[in-house]
Amino acid sequence: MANHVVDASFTKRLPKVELHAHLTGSISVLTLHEIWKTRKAADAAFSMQDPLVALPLDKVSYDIVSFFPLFDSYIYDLCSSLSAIRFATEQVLRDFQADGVRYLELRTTPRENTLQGVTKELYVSTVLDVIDSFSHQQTEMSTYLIISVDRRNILEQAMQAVDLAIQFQNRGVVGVDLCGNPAKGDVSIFREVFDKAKAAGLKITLHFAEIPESSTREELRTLLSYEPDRLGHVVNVPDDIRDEIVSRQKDIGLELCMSCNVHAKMIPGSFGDHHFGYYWKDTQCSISLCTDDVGIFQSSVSNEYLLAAKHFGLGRDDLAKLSRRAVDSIFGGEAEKDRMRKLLSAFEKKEL
Ligand SMILES: CNc1ncnc2c1ncn2[C@@H]1O[C@H](COP(=O)(O)O)[C@@H](O)[C@H]1O
Repeated sequence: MANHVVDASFTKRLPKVELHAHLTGSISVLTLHEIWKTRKAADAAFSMQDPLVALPLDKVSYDIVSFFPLFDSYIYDLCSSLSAIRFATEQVLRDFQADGVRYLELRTTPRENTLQGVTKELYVSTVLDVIDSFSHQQTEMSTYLIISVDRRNILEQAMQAVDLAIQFQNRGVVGVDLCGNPAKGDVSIFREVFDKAKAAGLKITLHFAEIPESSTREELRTLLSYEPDRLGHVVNVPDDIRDEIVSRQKDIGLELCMSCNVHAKMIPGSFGDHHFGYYWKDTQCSISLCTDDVGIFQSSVSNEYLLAAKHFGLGRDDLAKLSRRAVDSIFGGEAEKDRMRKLLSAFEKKEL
């Protein structure tokens, strides 16, 4: 059976982990449209563009310049109320579960909206309430939260994000991320922020070498000195730094986002040129295939596995191995690793 063809149904059934999913970027256009309809029905003067027009379903090619403003100038405004945040989070969880994700680490940047009475603390606790309630409704998928620091943050804002992560650690926050527009900010100001997170027992994941401007040796060495547990994207990595990451493969997992990197033209060429091929074939690094922003790039986790099969020749047994390799670097602890490995063993017994 090992040579059976890989199709979308197989990659959907495969139990998978998703470790790099930005909450707001994971909201589907249809969910955004529902939020827009509710607001429109409540207020005739509501003038925001319909998401079906602003984010056409057949458009996935946002370059790195047009991508970040989608959040600041549109999606955040649309999803500003607590009810919209609740609804969107629940739909995102449902979408991942329906795609066969059995362990999810969602990440989000604490944000506030004075007009709506939403503080950063209330935002995070609301997202955690939804995760909690979803975990009580079903047992298939476990979900944890990572709190994102935005590269544009000043030290005080970044520290506030980490303090929130620590405050909510007992409610399922497992780590801290550094994300945001890679053309902005100075990452060297965040040392004490990540030191504090580490000292509190939180794991660290960093967006790494997304664009040439954020891939100077100085920046990459600074980021590695924060002792990250995982790195996201790892696109423009010079050979010596790549070798260093590979030599630390027991300690550093890689979150690879193929569709995002191809559609946003972060790599030259297309899927077959993606560095996934190198890390899969030539290293033993823990690799997870991730969606980054499935709402924008419209490629689910199961589709990322399908793309790996199509462009790198992975068979059914390889895809199960790949899913196992991702489990090694989850932040949720040994019991969750055991649970995922058991799910994969049962799946392999039945399907391979
Ligand atoms: C190319 N990929 C990426 N690189 C860097 N940061 C990204 C990203 N995709 C998303 N974000 C970050 O996540 C926020 C949206 O989700 P949350 O409001 O936090 O849930 C964006 O504003 C951006 O800061």
